[in-house]
Amino acid sequence: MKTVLIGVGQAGGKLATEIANFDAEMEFGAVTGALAVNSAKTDLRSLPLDTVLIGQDRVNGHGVGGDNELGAEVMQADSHEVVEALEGRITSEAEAIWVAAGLGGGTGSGGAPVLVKELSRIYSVPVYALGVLPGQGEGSMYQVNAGRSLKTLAREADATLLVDNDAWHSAGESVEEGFDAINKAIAQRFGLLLAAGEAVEGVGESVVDTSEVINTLRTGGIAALGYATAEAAPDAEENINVVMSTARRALLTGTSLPDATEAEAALLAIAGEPDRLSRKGVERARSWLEEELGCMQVRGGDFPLGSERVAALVLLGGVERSKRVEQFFERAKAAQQETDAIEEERESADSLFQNDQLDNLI
Ligand SMILES: Nc1nc2c(ncn2[C@@H]2O[C@H](COP(=O)(O)OP(=O)(O)OP(=O)(O)O)[C@@H](O)[C@H]2O)c(=O)[nH]1
Repeated sequence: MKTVLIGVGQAGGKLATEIANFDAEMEFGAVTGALAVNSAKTDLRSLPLDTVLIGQDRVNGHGVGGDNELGAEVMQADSHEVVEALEGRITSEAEAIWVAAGLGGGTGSGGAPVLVKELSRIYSVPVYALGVLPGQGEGSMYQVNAGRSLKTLAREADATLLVDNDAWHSAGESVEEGFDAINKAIAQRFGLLLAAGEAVEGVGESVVDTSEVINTLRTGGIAALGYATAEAAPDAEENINVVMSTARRALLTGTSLPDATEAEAALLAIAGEPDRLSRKGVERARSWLEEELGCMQVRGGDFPLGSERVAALVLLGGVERSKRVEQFFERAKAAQQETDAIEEERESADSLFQNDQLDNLI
């Protein structure tokens, strides 16, 4: 999928960089342009991408400090600058625009939905979002911000691929310590998804095509991505079970949104050296996915890659009714109630001190 990537906010910029780097290192050529947008000058300085600073008149390059309403406002005011910077990048070969952001902060959380809406108005290619959900251990503000942002994104974007920050970090490291590792994991998996369908010489009927990725995302709403790899034998015949078990792991333990096992559509891409890819294995895994997801729309195919291992990539479309998404919205709602209660308490304390009778006492 020939893609123009836009990272909004700190996490968005770092992710856009990692994904563009991965695509370049692998020589896939799926990322045709990348841009980072932020209201914080220092976060942009370290990135090797073209950048756009927004909200300078409001926050003077210092970021919006987690205020996602302000993030939305500064994007609204300055989105024309982003559109200007994109000029000439959305060429006729572009098949999609992806806007990446951490949904728990301010600039990305508030700005990404506004930008997605604006770009959808202007361009005819699909505009997707890659959104990072805060981990469970992150504070209330992050959960509230992400809840609000996700609701709008899911409505405005052609689809929103979610990565839970708790999903792909290694045991023992905190989410913050693990950001670099998580970003690398996201870049590799998401980068492979963009490249699936970009393949290559000698394309056979069984090879995954970009249109299948787009059709799987056509259900709209929220999407998730699963991934697993395994050693493979040189002979495809010996890899029927390898393909099957790798696909199972990709869905059951390797998704970006753990436990998202109800989907409206899915795509299974099995990557590896063509000689090692078992067609029978791919077909069996596809049938298993249909049953497991309770969904008749499961596409499947090969993704030829020069690797002796096989990898299974499972894209799930329309997962918004799955337990994990419901749990997240409950978490965001509880955090909102907590925040409202604190606010009320503060207001009643303020009104106590503004009481005229108190003035008379002094
Ligand atoms: N996966 C991942 N998540 C990150 C990273 N940096 C921050 N986050 C998450 O993103 C959210 C915060 O978003 P940021 O991108 O830091 O904030 P911002 O959009 O720049 O907004 P402001 O700093 O408020 O202007 C939190 O939920 C963090 O857990 C990162 O490098 N990788």
